[in-house]
Amino acid sequence: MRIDVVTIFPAYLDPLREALLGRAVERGLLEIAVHDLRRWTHDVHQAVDDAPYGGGPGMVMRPQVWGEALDEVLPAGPQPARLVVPTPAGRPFTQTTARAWADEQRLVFACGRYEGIDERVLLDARARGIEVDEVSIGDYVLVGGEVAVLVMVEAVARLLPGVLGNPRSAAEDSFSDGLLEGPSYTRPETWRELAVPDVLRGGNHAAIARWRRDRALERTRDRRPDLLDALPPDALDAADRAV
Ligand SMILES: N#Cc1c(-c2ccc3ccn(Cc4ccccn4)c3c2)n[nH]c1N
Repeated sequence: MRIDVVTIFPAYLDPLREALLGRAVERGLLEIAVHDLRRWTHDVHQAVDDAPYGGGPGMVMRPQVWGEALDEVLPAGPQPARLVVPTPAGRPFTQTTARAWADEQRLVFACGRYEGIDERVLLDARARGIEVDEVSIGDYVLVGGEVAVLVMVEAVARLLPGVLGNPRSAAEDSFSDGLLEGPSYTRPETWRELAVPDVLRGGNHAAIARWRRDRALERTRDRRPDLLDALPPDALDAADRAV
C-alpha cells in the first residue's frame, strides 16, 4: 500500500516514521509520502486560504492550490486510489472502515485546516472518477485534519500483513467480534495487594475464554451499549445473554 498525505504542516506527520509504522515502512510493507501543500502555491505569500463566500467565521482553503496538488499526487487514470478527507462533518471512521481501506492499493489523505477545503475540490475529484471519503474520527472538533490522519493511518496500517508481530492481535482486538476488549493482566501475580484473577492463572483454556467473554460483555454493556444493539441476532448465545 502507498499512502500520500497532503498538508500545510508536514512535520505533524513525523510520527508516521516512528516505531511500528516506521519499521513497516523500512521493511517495505507500506510506502508513506508527505507533501507540503504550499509547494503548489505561486504567490510570494504562498496563500492557501481565503475568505468564505457568504461570510462567516474563519477562512476556507483555496481550490486552485488543492486542485494542482491532487492533479500531481493523485492523477486521473485507471489507478485504484481513494481520496480521504478528514472533516468534523464526515461519516464515522470505524474499525470497519479501517478494514475496508486496508485492501486499497493507494490512499491519499487531504489534510484541511481553517474551516475546511473548498467543496469544489471534492466535486472535481469525484468528477475525475476518484473515490472520495469524507470521514470523522469522533464527535469533537479539532483544528485540522493531521491528527485524524495519524489515527486513521495507524488503524489501517496495523491491519496490513506483516505489520503486527502477531496477526492474532488484529484479528482479536476490540471491535473484532463487535465487543470491547476486557481487562488484561501480566506479572506479578499480586501487585499492591491486588491479585490477578485466579481463572487466568489456572490453565483451563475454556474457563479463561468464558471469563474473558463475560468481562468483554460486561464492559461493552456498561460503556458501549450501542455496540451490543448493533450485534447480529445470533451473535450472543445463551451463556452470553446470562451475563
Ligand atoms: N476527522 C476529523 C475531525 C476534525 C477536523 C478534520 C479536518 C479539519 C480541517 C479543518 N478543521 C477545523 C474545522 C473546525 C470547524 C469546522 C470545520 N473544520 C478540521 C477538523 N475535527 N473533528 C474531527 N473528528
